[in-house]
Amino acid sequence: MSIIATRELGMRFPGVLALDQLTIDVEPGVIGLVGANGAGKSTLIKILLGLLAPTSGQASVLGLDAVRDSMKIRERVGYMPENDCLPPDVSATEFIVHVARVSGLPASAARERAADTLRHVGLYEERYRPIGGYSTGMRQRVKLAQALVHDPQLIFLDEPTNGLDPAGRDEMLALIQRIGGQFGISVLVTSHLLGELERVADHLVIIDGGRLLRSQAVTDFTQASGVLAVEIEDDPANRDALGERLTQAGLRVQPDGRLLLIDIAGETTYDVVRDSVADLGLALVRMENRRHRIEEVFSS
Ligand SMILES: Nc1ncnc2c1ncn2[C@@H]1O[C@H](COP(=O)(O)OP(=O)(O)OP(=O)(O)O)[C@@H](O)[C@H]1O
Repeated sequence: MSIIATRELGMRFPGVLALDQLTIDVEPGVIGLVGANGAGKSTLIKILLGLLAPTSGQASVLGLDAVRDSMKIRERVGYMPENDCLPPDVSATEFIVHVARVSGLPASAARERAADTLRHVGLYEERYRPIGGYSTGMRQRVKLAQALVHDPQLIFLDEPTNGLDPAGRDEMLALIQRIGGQFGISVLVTSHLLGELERVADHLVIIDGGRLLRSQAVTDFTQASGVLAVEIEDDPANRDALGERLTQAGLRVQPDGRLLLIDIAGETTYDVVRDSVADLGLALVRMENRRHRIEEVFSS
C-alpha cells in the first residue's frame, strides 16, 4: 500500500513555483526527502498535512485525500516542524500532556502516554525542567515527542537534525531509525544532507527546485557497482607494482588512495588478482565488491 502518493502536484506562490508536477509514490518505512534549501520540502509536507492547498495536482496520505480528508490525516499523522515552536516556561511533561489532551486522550491516559513518549525520545530524566533551559538537542526531542504522543501511523520530521552537533545528529538519526524499526511507525524525514538520510532511510525522494530528481529504494542507489576494491599492505610501491601487473593482465585499474579499484571483467578477475598478489609476495588487507555511496551516483 502507498503511504504517500502525489500526482503532478504543483504549488505556486506569488513569483515562485515551489512544487512543479511532482509525482511520487512511496511505501511504508523510513522515507528520506532530500533537497537543497528552497527545494520545496516544507511545502510538500504542509500540503500532505492539509495545511496548504496545492495549486494543481493531487496528493494522498495513508490512502486519504490531502485536501478533502485533512482532519482524518492529522489524526493519524504526527508533524515535527522545522522551526522551534516550544513554550519556554513549561516543562516537557506539561507540554506533552497538553498535546496529548488536545489530541483527545483523557487526563490519566495523556499523562501515561506523555511519560512513555518522553522516555522513548530520551528525555525522561529532565522531563520536569522548564523547556526554556533545554539544549537544542533536547528541544528537538520535545518536538519529536509532540509528534509521536497521539500514536500516529506516520510522522513528518522537517529537518530534525538542524542545529545539532555531530553527536546530537547521530543520536537523532538513531532515534529515527528506532521509530521506523522498533515502533513500526513510518517516517518522512527531510534534510538537505543526502549523506545523513542515506544512513537511515529505506527510500529516498530527491527534489530540486520543486521537481523530482529521483524516487528510489536506497538499496537500488547503492547496488554493487562491478568494481573490486583491493587493499594491500601499506606501501605505495607495492600498490603500484600490483596495479601494473593487473593492467598487463588486461584489467582496467585505477588507484584510489590506499586502494586499487579494478573493473570486474567476469569471475576470472578475482583469480587474476589473487594470483598476482601471491606472485608478487604481497599481503592482501582486503578485497571487496564496492558499493556506490549515493553522493557518488549523483556526482557521476
Ligand atoms: N508562504 C510562502 N509564500 C511565498 N513563497 C513561499 C512560501 N513558502 C515557501 N515559499 C517559497 O517556496 C520555495 C520552497 O520553499 P520550502 O520552504 O518548501 O523549501 P524547503 O526545501 O523546505 O527549504 P528550507 O529547508 O530552506 O525550508 C522557496 O522558494 C520559498 O521561498
